Amino acid sequence: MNRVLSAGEVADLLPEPTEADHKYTRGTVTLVTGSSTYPGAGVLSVGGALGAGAGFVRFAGSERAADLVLSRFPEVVLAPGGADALVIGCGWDESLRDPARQALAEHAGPVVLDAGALLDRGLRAEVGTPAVLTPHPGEARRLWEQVGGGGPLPTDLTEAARALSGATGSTVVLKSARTLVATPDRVWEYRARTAWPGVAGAGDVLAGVIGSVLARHWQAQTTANLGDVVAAAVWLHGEAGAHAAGLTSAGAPTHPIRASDIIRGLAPAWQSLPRG
Ligand SMILES: NC(=O)C1=CN([C@@H]2O[C@H](COP(=O)(O)OP(=O)(O)OC[C@H]3O[C@@H](n4cnc5c(N)ncnc54)[C@H](O)[C@@H]3O)[C@@H](O)[C@H]2O)[C@@H](O)CC1
Ligand SMILES: Nc1ncnc2c1ncn2[C@@H]1O[C@H](COP(=O)(O)OP(=O)(O)O)[C@@H](O)[C@H]1O
Repeated sequence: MNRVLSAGEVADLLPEPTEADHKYTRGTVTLVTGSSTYPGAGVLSVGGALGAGAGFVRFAGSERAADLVLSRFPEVVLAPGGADALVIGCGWDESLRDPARQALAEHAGPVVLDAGALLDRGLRAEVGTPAVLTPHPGEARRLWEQVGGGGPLPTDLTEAARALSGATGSTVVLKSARTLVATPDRVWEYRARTAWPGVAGAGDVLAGVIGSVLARHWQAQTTANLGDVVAAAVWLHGEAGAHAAGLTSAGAPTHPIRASDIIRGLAPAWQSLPRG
């Protein structure tokens, strides 16, 4: 049976900062996202990282995206430097490969590979640390062909996520209305409470959220299971989408949203976590 995190379990996995914390202890994230072809994906992934609690966010995508990121989020740093977690690939084109390889060469922590980056064999091979791959069903099929899965990818989402994780040795986040997080030996599930978050850019926000939550755990050297940590990030993003769409309680009327609204939904989703 797939593991479903309770809100209480998510609260434990997403701790509030303490007095002793500062920008570096709360997790640092570098995003190599937002090519000049898809600069908006850089903005959305950065928004996800900032909204999920990281203390320090660096951006290493295209110049065009960097201008947009800074105009929207002046707290983001363009100067190079180390980070606890890397997010690579949202809004991918080939021009991001060199900055991605450079960031990976100097990196020891977890890496999120999204979009075109998760389908880049060379880049996958260069990730020496825990990798999290975040395919949508189309990317999942292409990834399966690449890793020589043999036969079609299982149509059952749980089996598909498990198979991809086994074949890649990575944590796989298979995204849809039901999002499955699979490690080679276990599967977690988050079922969206409304379908409105199924819009362009929502996955870019998710990649930033996952990177942010991973950075915090890596920096704090927690013993939490990687699948639990990623599943908590998926929960936060999913609930942010529900809040953004107006779903305050079961059956409440909802409305259309855009991916940017999910970033704004991260605060109420976080506030909804039971504390103490
Ligand atoms: N504002 C922006 O800059 C945005 C940039 N984006 C970027 O655009 C690039 C291309 O991404 P796309 O996903 O559009 O294109 P892809 O070429 O990666 O995937 C499209 C293919 O996947 C299939 N597919 C997608 N979602 C599916 C689902 N839920 N179920 C079944 N099949 C599905 C489609 O049928 C299609 O065949 C990525 O780098 C992405 O990050 C998108 O995230 C949209 C927003
Ligand atoms: N029907 C749906 N209901 C709720 N969420 C959905 C639905 N379809 C897709 N999503 C979510 O939207 C996001 C889409 O990600 P992705 O396909 O990578 O889009 P993009 O590349 O445009 O950001 C994922 O987080 C996925 O879980």
